[in-house]
Amino acid sequence: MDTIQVENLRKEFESVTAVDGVSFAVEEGEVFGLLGPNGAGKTTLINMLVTLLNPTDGSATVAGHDIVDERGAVRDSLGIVFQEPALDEELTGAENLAFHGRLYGMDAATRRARIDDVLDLVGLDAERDDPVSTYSGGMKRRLEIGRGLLHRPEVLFLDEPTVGLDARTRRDTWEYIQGLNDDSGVSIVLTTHYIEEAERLCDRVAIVDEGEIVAVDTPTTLKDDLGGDVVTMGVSGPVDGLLAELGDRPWVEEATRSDDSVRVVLERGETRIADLVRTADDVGVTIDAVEHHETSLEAVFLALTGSTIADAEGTADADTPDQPTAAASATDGEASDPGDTTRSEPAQPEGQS
Ligand SMILES: Nc1ncnc2c1ncn2[C@@H]1O[C@H](COP(=O)(O)OP(=O)(O)OP(=O)(O)O)[C@@H](O)[C@H]1O
Repeated sequence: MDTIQVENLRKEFESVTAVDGVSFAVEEGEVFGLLGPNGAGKTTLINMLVTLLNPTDGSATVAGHDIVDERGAVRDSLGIVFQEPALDEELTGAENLAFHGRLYGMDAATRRARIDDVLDLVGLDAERDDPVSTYSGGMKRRLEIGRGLLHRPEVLFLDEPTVGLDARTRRDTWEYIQGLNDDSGVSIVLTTHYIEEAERLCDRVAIVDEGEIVAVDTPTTLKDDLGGDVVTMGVSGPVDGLLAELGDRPWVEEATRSDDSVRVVLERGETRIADLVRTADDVGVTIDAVEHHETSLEAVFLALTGSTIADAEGTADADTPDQPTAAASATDGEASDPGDTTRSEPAQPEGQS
């Protein structure tokens, strides 16, 4: 069964169409990623699904409930972790959760039991009575994820879950989210502009560009559809002969010439370098340089949209996790949290494998 169904959803602000009629479904229990540059419309899309914004047009259901006509039921069925941290630093971890439980109208006994469960799940039981101001960036993020799970939602929304975290904490958080999905079966929808996050974490990825979804599939299928890796060779000699030879090889998808180089599309390019060199040698072509580019979601994004995520954002380092984007620096204090380097960061919740 689909946990989320979206039909032609659209959101217009005064002069901007932030979401331009998108349709997709999220299956029960999957980790579904919305991958695209800052400004692509991901947050607006999520905000409509969690009933914070009304769509201009189209429709969607979350856990079977309509996002406009059944807002209360939709809200009860989901948890959300916003891009900007929203914890009370003065309160302890347990107190933050208790506050949230009261907002959801849980009685004291239910609240206590759920808080114990959630702290155990996110591996923060030992720190439950410490003020959140002493937590590392990763611990805060785990507490926020735990808070999103307190009322046992069917689907958890994570808006840019690792923006502002250092590289190690980012990887730990991926493992943690993966473990949570494996163990609890909760469906997870996350937005990201990090290629590696989408590749490593998501069962399926929707590529979002300028308010539209341009492709939805597993990372593997998206990459396979592109045709394979690319090997570029700097060449001199009878290049037409080389192209003809390569065209006869069953393992070559495509071979094209551009000035003094030949571009070959093929699967598992790293296993074919020797064959390529031998083929060139056989026809008397000299190779003076070889570059191998593995297929990545970045290449898929480029092929589908005509620009890289970094270019679309107008930044050179949009996919360099160690260097938060301007938006990340502005909204997340965790990256520079000195606790990050001193507190331990278990990759998995306690008691989970
Ligand atoms: N309340 C608003 N009023 C007017 N324009 C808006 C509003 N919210 C978003 N936009 C515009 O809609 C477009 C999509 O923004 P959105 O925040 O959804 O993108 P995003 O992909 O989530 O990027 P980010 O991760 O930076 O938030 C942008 O052009 C943005 O400026």
